[in-house]
Amino acid sequence: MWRRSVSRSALTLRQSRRLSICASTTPIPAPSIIHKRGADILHDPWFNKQDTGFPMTERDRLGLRGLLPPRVISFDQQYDRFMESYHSLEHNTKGQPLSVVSLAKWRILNRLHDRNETLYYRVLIDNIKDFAPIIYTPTVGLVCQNYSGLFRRPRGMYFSAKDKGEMMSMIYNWPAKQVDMIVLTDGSRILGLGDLGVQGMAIPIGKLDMYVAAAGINPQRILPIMLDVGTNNQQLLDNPLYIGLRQPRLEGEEYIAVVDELMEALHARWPKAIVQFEDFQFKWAFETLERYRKKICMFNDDIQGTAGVALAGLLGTVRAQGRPLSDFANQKIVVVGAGSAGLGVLNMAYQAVARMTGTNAKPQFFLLDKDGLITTERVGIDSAAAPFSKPIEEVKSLGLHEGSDLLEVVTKVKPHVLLGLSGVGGVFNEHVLKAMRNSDSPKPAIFAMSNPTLNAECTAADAFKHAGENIVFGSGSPFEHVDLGNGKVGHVNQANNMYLFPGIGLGSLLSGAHIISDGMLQAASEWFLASYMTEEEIQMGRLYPSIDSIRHITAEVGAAVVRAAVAEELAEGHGEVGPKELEHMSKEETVEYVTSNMWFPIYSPLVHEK
Ligand SMILES: NC(=O)c1ccc[n+]([C@@H]2O[C@H](COP(=O)([O-])OP(=O)(O)OC[C@H]3O[C@@H](n4cnc5c(N)ncnc54)[C@H](O)[C@@H]3O)[C@@H](O)[C@H]2O)c1
Ligand SMILES: O=C(O)C[C@H](O)C(=O)O
Ligand SMILES: [Mg+2]
Repeated sequence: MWRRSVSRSALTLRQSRRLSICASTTPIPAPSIIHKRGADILHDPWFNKQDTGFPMTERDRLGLRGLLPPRVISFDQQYDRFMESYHSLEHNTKGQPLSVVSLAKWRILNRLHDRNETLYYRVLIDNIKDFAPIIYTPTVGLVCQNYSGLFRRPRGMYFSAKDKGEMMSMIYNWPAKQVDMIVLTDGSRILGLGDLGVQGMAIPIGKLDMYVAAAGINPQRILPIMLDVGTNNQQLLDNPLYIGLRQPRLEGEEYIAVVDELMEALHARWPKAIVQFEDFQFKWAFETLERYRKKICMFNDDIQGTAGVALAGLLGTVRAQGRPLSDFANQKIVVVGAGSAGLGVLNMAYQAVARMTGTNAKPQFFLLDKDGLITTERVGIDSAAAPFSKPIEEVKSLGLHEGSDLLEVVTKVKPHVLLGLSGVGGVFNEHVLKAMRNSDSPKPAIFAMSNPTLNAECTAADAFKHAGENIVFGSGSPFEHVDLGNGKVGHVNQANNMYLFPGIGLGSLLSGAHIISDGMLQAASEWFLASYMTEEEIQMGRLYPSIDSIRHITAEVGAAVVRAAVAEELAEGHGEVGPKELEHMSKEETVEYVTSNMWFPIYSPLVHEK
């Protein structure tokens, strides 16, 4: 079952795999670097070959004889054995609550991750569609909520407020010499689940697993980091088994001083590593982005990665209506949620409209937060949201007012698109969805982008049921496609930043740019993702490619980022490929260059063959 059928995406993956295998010569440990022997090798998930996979020559020369049963089991047999256990677990847990089943699946994958990285990443890559919901959204949310109880072995690095003044030396405790990709969180806004303190660590781990699976970043060069500055979550503070600092979050200068120290330490040891900020609460997300983005190669995934994916989806809905892309400026879009993600989308969409129309024309966005419609009359508005407040005269002319609620707004505005990034499950209720039936668009779009599943603004089934069968639907967490009867299917798009962040990271790394510019981010979204789907697919409501082809997508996104860096004269090259060579690469050659730098999991010889 788990062997993929030969589809378009599978073929592309295989083609890229051939390239990757050739390219995987870099990460293969040269025989001379294996200094370990005997049981130490068996306990190292990087070198371990699931024990029984060590050939006789390696058993002889690495002191493994007698430590293993005699039979040598091939990689393929080990792969099949794991998948069989996985499927029997699926079978045995049938009928149990979803959370129990999901956590059981996460555990079996996590145990493999801890034992044997090669096999783990291979099963992940080959079965990405089934396993992404386990190691990433939505199950990763459940894992974070239970992390103190699930914690068995450390992974990544933990820095805390107590480490102030020590970080520069602590950074050298990390065993790998080279680090390419870092994902950092302070656990303050984990998906739509709020402040989970140190337990948010599962998010950087899951994001980096996606980096390995989608972008082929070598897992020996990834680094998940938790910066524990305390938590304001009383339940965690009261839990004697909570594994983080039991103190309120640092604020103000104290907070920023700790983040500064960590960023300096990271930059000092790995100046070329890309740092992805993930799941920082609103009050620090924009501030840290502005603080560091001109100094180091970093981005905020929730603000910038999300914006690119949402923009590609919004442009896709323009195409789905049979309108030219320039019509984007005329789309009425209601955005629910004025936080990091919502404002990130608005920023990028405004830039896109300005480019398309060549004017300062503002797109027709209506922004709501927990207090309703945001207008120029809003008191105490955050400076990041202020540029997107609606002029009160315009609002009044529509029969609306400051703070109008969502139902009123949808009823009066009749938007083409309703986009949720509020973190509030069910806020697109039956009335709101029914009001979307009167949309001015023949094919209205509904994006319930909040994660995890229970925090989605609506379910896919409810969207098609209440808003009508002709809608285009996207959600941050995966939902099953909806059976509309009579052989018709309501297509569910997964509008998740996973389509972009791996390519943004990989492209930035391979370009050697020292910062990540707006142009590089725009390229990832508009040059590739928004134009990837065919007209026919778009007409069927398919806005994004299948996650099965995530490596191919990431190669293209990465190449778009590299080319944008070259165009902006930011590219300084990577490894042996200098800026001039990057400059002379055609589009296809750039995709090839990116693909050939992707790591692929295979057992490598640990000793020289005589
Ligand atoms: N699909 C994706 O790729 C993706 C990417 C990033 C974030 N997200 C999701 O988006 C959600 C928000 O993330 P964020 O970083 O912007 O959070 P945030 O805390 O910065 O912002 C949340 C916003 O929602 C508003 N809000 C709260 N209750 C509301 C209500 N009842 N009606 C309208 N607005 C309401 C708040 O006022 C705030 O403006 C999270 O659930 C997160 O998982 C999804
Ligand atoms: O983690 C995800 O699935 C997407 C996004 O980064 C989020 O915070 O919800
Ligand atoms: Mg996030």
